Amino acid sequence: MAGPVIEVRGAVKRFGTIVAVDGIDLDIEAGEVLGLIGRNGAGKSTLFKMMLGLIPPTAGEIRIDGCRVQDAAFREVRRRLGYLPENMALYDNLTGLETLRFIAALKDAPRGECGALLERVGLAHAADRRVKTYSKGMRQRLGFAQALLGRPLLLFLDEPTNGLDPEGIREFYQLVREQRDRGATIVLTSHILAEIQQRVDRLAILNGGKLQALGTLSSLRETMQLPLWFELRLAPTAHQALTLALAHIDGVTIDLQDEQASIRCARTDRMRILAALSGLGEQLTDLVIHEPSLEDVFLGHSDTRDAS
Ligand SMILES: Nc1ncnc2c1ncn2[C@@H]1O[C@H](COP(=O)(O)OP(=O)(O)OP(=O)(O)O)[C@@H](O)[C@H]1O
Repeated sequence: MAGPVIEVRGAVKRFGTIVAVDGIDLDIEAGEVLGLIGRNGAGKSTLFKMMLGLIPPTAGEIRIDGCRVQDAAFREVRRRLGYLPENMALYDNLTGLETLRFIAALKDAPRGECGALLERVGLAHAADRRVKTYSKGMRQRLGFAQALLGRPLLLFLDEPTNGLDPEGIREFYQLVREQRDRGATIVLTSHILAEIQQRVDRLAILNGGKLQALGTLSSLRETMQLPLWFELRLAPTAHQALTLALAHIDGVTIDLQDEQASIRCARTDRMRILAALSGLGEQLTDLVIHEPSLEDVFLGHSDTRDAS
């Protein structure tokens, strides 16, 4: 990675009395995929629009590739940005190919890319159909294709998998990887946490316009000290032995059911639990350790805020 390509310093955006973005500092490294998550109204789209120079910050500064988004010189940088808005407006009477050619002309991108991009997003068969006949997922694919016009340096994708079927979602993330491999930096939002948790390099959690947490999924798990969960299969006759084996470890909860047991414990006790379980020998027939999901991390942060 070659240093931050996006620098956000003290960014604030107010709409009248509403503070949509409330003092965000954020560096996004060149070539990384950053997932921006947060509840409805957390400020994700507003932050996107400020990073794209579409709306000016009320206070603070945002630089893309070293250039302030408010400066006249940013026009040139903007040509190298791709943006998929949350609700992309498309001209219903244009075909998919005409739509891309139209946007290519606006962006000064090579017209010759259009056919290949339609093919890449799985729309070659519908290139000459009017957009009004497209399904929701097809419109989303077309929106993604227009964001890729001109091989952008940076891609901002606001809820890009909205309306895509599971295969479409898999193909979409494959394309994201391809873009990253060619050196693009990607910032995307999603409400489907299970979907993005393994597919981004870092996550930024926004809450009430503030950046509440930033890091890899594992660093967020560490910081929050969320409990681990062991799932065991064991002989019913081993219930008592299991309870005894774990009795010396504080804060462990055990739920016993016939041939199954689940254990919740602090992350720091993981090895002590494993050592204690090894004493059960052949009475223990299977064991799975579950890490907290991004949803657990996200809800943990929301709970922290709700409690404050
Ligand atoms: N143009 C605007 N005028 C007034 N308020 C606005 C405007 N745009 C956004 N807001 C407000 O700013 C806050 C943040 O909105 P934003 O769209 O950035 O949230 P979001 O995180 O993208 O939400 P969602 O997940 O629902 O898309 C909300 O309270 C919203 O009502």
